[in-house]
Amino acid sequence: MPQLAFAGSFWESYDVLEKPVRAGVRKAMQKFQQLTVPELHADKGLHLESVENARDPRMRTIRINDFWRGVVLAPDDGSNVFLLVNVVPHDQAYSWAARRMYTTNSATRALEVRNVVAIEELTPALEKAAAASDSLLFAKYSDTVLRELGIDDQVLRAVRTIVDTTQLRAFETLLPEDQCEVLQYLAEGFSPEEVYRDVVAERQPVDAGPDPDESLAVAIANTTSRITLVTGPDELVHILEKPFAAWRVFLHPSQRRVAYRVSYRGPVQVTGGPGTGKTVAALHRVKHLLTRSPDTRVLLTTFTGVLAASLRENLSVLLDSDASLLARTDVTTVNAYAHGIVSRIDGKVHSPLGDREERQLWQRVIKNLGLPWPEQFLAQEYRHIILAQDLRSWDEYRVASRRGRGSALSSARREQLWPAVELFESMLRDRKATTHLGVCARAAELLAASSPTHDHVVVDEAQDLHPAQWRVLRGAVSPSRDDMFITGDPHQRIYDSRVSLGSLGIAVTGRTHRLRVNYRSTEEILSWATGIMSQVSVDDLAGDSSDSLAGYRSLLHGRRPHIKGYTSEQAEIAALVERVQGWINQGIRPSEIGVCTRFNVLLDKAYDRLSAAGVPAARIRDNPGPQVEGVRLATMHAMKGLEFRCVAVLGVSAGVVPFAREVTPASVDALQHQSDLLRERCLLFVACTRAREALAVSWTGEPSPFVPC
Ligand SMILES: Nc1ncnc2c1ncn2[C@@H]1O[C@H](COP(=O)(O)OP(=O)(O)OP(=O)(O)O)[C@@H](O)[C@H]1O
Repeated sequence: MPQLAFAGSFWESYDVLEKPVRAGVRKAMQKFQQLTVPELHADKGLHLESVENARDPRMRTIRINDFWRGVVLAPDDGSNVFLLVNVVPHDQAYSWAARRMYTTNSATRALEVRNVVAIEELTPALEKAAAASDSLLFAKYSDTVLRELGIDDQVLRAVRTIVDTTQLRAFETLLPEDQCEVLQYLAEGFSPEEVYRDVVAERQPVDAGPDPDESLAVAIANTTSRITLVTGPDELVHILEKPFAAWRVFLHPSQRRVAYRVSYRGPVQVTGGPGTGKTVAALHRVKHLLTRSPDTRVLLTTFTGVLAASLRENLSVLLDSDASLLARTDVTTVNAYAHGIVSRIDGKVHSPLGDREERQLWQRVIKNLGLPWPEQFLAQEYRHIILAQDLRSWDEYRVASRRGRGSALSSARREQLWPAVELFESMLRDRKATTHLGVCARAAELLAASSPTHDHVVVDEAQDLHPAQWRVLRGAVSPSRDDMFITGDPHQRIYDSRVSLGSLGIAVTGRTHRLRVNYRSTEEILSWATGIMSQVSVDDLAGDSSDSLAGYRSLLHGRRPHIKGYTSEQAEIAALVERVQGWINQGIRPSEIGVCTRFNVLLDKAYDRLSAAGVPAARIRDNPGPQVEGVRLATMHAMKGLEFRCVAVLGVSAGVVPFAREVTPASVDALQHQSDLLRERCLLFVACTRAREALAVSWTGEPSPFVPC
């Protein structure tokens, strides 16, 4: 009997097919499990036929229905694995298949595909252009070095024409996958030794013999990062019926390396731009930790309740709903975990104030004591100095470092300020209230005096955690091997938390890793969005130096973002409604569309206008489950960690982003002014990087100064 395997390219096409077409695919695939090879060839319904003028003689098409064809790579070497590589409309199927060629990479031994015809057509003209060029991107690498990294003759000839990274990008969709990745790493400045270690050796099978020309079945088995092999009929039904979560199976080597490393000596940090699969890496790490030892308990945290719910769901998918593994994991936010600790040990927790109430309380403190500062200044001093350093007395505050604050405070001023803190805290006590960070401070204190609750902590969205929250996490687990696995992106810091992880007993030095390949957005969306951050420097997660997005890229391509200003808010919202309707008419489900604004006022107007136009809409804050149909609406803050096929970011106007009231005047505190501006910039970056295929950014009047020209 033949065996069946699916290439990654198949899932990309299958995932967007209509239901009846999917049913057709399932029916056709079942035949590969029920019939012998001669019966397959004879089957009238399947119509397995070779492709005229195909460059790869193993290319076949199969009939799915009148309009759709499957493209299959059929073994011609006596092996028995058929590889389903694509599902394409009838007219395109033959030309798609004719131009592609599958080969085995001489170094990684994995099966790769190239658009052989396009490379052949382009190379001679590019060779001419390259002859006239002063510098070539890969000139410093000899043919021998490149061949050792798996570059073959045809690709080598093309490589010798590449003048810069823009040209390399244009080649990306044509080149064989592993070879393309090797070139991308070299182009980013990695040495051939590093590329060998990180890309080639990672993929090469341990028992690879000297002859790379093995059977198609062996090459398929070697390609675990891109191909799934189906072992039986039950598995076929299982994988074709539920939405295929590619991240469960195919990890990029850089993700696999960090997630499945047997053990780390201490805390480890994984950073990377939006959509680089940090959450995916965190989930796989949880799986590794749970399966490595039968008794371990893991705490997995993220920033919001909505994200925690989604992590819980995805973890269950990854662990195949294994109740015994899931029972050993707690998935929650740091605040909720801290709340649980305080309520368990103290027996009660005061309720935390919201931001507005906290501000009002500071205003009262200022009035009562006749202080010379605005409430924003006091709230920030409390957050960034007093709670961050866990200062409990005047003696501690008197000598505390105020590094990072841009306004000097004389001893006399500090002496004037401390009673404000005491009054604020006593007002909280009188109201039987507290702050979220106050709950964390108490939980950290309780944990320090009792035993840790978990064996491992995995932290996602780490960039926004405050030192008080880090202390809670530090207390949840003993300092030991594999104690903390931390993922985050400093470019997405939207709550202005500043930390020095080392000073909190979380030393990641020597254990930091970076992910660079974006799996979410197209390169067009990504390069526009990274323009938002191009002029600024961002502190890294640990607070030791700066972070950068160097080498951050996507392998997906699509349309450029739609960026446009309007003369009135009404016109801007009318254009939004039209755009959303356009997306829906193209077959995108309303729940795959995200609309976001800086504030709720504009969001409410968008909601009303969408509803009036008959477009279903749902607010993220109401936590609509996946079954609720409707365009998702959220403020920019609530977009954190989410993703949508299409995203419209509305109201990106001067005066709104950055929002003046949220930005400390430079005259009050110059450093705080800068970091408030950076926070607002990051917020726009977060909003725009939620888009997978389409992004529309609009404003009324003047655009925000953060919109790249
Ligand atoms: N190896 C992979 N194969 C296929 N898809 C992947 C892979 N890794 C991640 N993805 C997909 O890419 C998208 C982004 O992944 P993820 O949410 O983990 O990124 P992130 O770095 O945490 O993003 P952000 O920082 O923006 O929240 C998700 O749709 C995820 O399923």
